[in-house]
Amino acid sequence: MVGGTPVTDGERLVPALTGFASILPLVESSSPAQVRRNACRLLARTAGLPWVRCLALDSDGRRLCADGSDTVYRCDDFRHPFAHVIRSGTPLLGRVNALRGRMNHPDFLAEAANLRGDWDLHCRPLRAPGAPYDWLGVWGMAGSRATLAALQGSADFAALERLLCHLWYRLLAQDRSHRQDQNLRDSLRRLREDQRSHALADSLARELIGHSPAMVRLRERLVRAADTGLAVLLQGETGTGKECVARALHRCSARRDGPFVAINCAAIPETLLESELFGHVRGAHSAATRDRAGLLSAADGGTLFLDEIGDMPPALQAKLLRVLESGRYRPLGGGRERHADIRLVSASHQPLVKLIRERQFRADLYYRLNQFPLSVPPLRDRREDIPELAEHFAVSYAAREGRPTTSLSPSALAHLASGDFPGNVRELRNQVEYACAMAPVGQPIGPELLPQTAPPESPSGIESWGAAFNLREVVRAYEARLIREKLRQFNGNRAKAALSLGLPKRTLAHKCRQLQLDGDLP
Ligand SMILES: Nc1ncnc2c1ncn2[C@@H]1O[C@H](COP(=O)(O)OP(=O)(O)OP(=O)(O)O)[C@@H](O)[C@H]1O
Repeated sequence: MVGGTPVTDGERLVPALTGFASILPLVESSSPAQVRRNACRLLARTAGLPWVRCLALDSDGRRLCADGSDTVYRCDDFRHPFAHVIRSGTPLLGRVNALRGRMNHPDFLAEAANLRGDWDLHCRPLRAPGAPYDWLGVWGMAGSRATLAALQGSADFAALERLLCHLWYRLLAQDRSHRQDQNLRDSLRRLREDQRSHALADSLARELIGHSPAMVRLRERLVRAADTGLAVLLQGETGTGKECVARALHRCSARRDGPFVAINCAAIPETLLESELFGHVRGAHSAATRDRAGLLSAADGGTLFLDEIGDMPPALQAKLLRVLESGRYRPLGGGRERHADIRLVSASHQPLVKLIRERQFRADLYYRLNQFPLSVPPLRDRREDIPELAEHFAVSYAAREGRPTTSLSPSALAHLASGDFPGNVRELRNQVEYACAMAPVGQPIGPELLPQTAPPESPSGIESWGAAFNLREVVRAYEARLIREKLRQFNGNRAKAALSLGLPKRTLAHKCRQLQLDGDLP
């Protein structure tokens, strides 16, 4: 209803509104490029112009670009009319033929080749409303002289041009502000990620001790790796802390609430390793007296740490590769396939590349395991970490044993820092714990209590322990030392070491666990 009169045919009854429908697409344009395209179409259709173009000035104001084509006109290249218009800020009108003669820019000539020579070409600068020097671009139109002359004095044409500039400018501002918002959001996200990574790396420094550049870098890379689901391969000498790194990685990862399951492939007989990993059904082998889920199943939703992966038998390597590729496996003797969602972290103290060359390790498995390589540096390459590590071990020893903390004297720390630790951090830890056990309560540890200069092992030297004497500790340290020596003597063979010590094998294994000598096997 308009003025109480029913309107049945708007176009006929309200002729002044006839143009509005054709303006709608222009007004509804959602990007600067769309508004330019719609304005060109509208002008060409309503004015009957055969050729209309709109060029946009780029953000640094040096080039005019045509939508939907690669053509770029430099604003300081006066071989085309658009440079004259944008530089002078005034329109240009000329006969196509004449302009073709004066302007020889190849792209302009190519465009003008489609225009009739007796047409006029009219180019107008377009600027942001209310900003006399804020240029948006140039639009050009070609057609008969009469049509273009009529346009010049047309209030509708002037209105269309203003509308184009208004919409274009607003959409441009909107685009800019979206981009700024996006940039802000991106930098905030990056900042938060960086802060989180730094906070994580800092808190890691309380469990993965050491502030040497190598350790700082290792923690930073660990946090990065933890953020991904990639398989991590840890390479490093024995005792450098590979298992520590694997645990820390799990704790920093999204799977932290899931299980962390570790297995040492070298410590389990080849025949049992597959059963241990994949599980078995009753009767699958002589020891399988009942169904048993394997470690893959135990690690479902968490992290599986395969230590000494280089010792995995080749047949099992192929099966592991399949699990990694498909997430599926079959328990030993079982018909039904299972699925496990695990993140794999593996470690090796022997260079796997060498094993590949010797055909003992599958190259395809290596690449699958090594999606994120992390190398754990030997202690000799980060000696500056020794004092911090030593103090950490002294504190954790005291906490574990329920004793007051014994500090290490500066000369003991200096002595340790100059030491050669082929067994890396584990060897350092053993030395510090030995010294803690030997130290008189409440007195700092001097270098003489460290194992290299340790008291003689024969009862005749017992007096030199003096105030340090604490029977339980001394016996423990003595036992540890003796067992370590026997294991070394028999090249890690526990059966022979047990025989020579007059102990059952199981008792020796128990003592090794108690005295934390498990990792000391060569
Ligand atoms: N950066 C560290 N901070 C604190 N403790 C560490 C660090 N590195 C290693 N350790 C300690 O040293 C001992 C050996 O570490 P771990 O078992 O992780 O070494 P590994 O490289 O896995 O040894 P292996 O090659 O024999 O399996 C552990 O008691 C561990 O807690």
